[in-house]
Amino acid sequence: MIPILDYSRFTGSDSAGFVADFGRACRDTGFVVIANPPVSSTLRTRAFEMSRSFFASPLADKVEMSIARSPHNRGYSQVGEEFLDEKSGIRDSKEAFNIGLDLAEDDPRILAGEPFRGVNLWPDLPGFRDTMLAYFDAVHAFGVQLHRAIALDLGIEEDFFAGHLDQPLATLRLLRYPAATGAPGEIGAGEHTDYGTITLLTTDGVPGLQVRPRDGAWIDVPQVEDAYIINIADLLMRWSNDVYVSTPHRVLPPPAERYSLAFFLDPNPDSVITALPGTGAAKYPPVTGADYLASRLNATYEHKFGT
Ligand SMILES: O=C(O)CCC(=O)C(=O)O
Ligand SMILES: [Fe+2]
Repeated sequence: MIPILDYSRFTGSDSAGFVADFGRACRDTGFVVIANPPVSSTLRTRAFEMSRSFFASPLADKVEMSIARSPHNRGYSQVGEEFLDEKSGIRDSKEAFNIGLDLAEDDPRILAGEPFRGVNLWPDLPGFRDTMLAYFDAVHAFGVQLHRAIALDLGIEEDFFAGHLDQPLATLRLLRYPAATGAPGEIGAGEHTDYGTITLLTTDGVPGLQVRPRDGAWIDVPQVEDAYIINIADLLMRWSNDVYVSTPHRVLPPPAERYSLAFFLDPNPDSVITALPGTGAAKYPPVTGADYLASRLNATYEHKFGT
């Protein structure tokens, strides 16, 4: 039900076939596994290693970079700080670290107080910053390429999305899930949909991620080595006037400690999201990228993000 597609088809001689299969998945479960991604496995491995060292550092060091002190959605979120399924009231067992578009302290957008524009917080770990910035750029570029496939599938200009994704509200999120303890009601990450356009996720191979198609039961996401799990998120569902589907998913308490790297691609803050050409009469009012993200993050955290 969740297709596995080979990215080399897109860059090679079967671009149209890839676009058709990818588009079908976007309309169907909204989840697809992509093998042979354009992100080097060396870089991916280094990012996992750095993530492990970060989470292994003392809690006191990690909470110094607490996301609760950041109005820009950057920094560390400790075990139990979030509930992705806010209705359940059950807190997620994961811990996380968020990295955004890297800006200098004196960037005019920061000085102007633009929403979500801030400096990243960096742990004192040799190589961490360089690795994460290289990884951010590689996955961002991959995400932009996938939006070319999306545009082709939707029959709009191939580079339609490029100008909406060049200074994005994207977040690279390092995630660590402790092994299941068996406590009642325990959950790694509660049932939710993602907020942005697409999410590009890669895991260390420990299972846990499940998807619930809107008309069905929970299914496990297939594990493919070195692959990326791509899913449609809510803002692209809205942008596509519900032609594409953002599907609920969750992470079960894993059988062993589990690491993943999620890249949430949200558009530029001032992008105005209205029904894409050819998708019929708009079902939703226009919204900016920044206002939409703020509304969603404020439901997940107890502290507030302003715009
Ligand atoms: O870690 C995973 O496998 C998925 C995480 C996820 O869905 C999220 O953070 O939005
Ligand atoms: Fe998610």
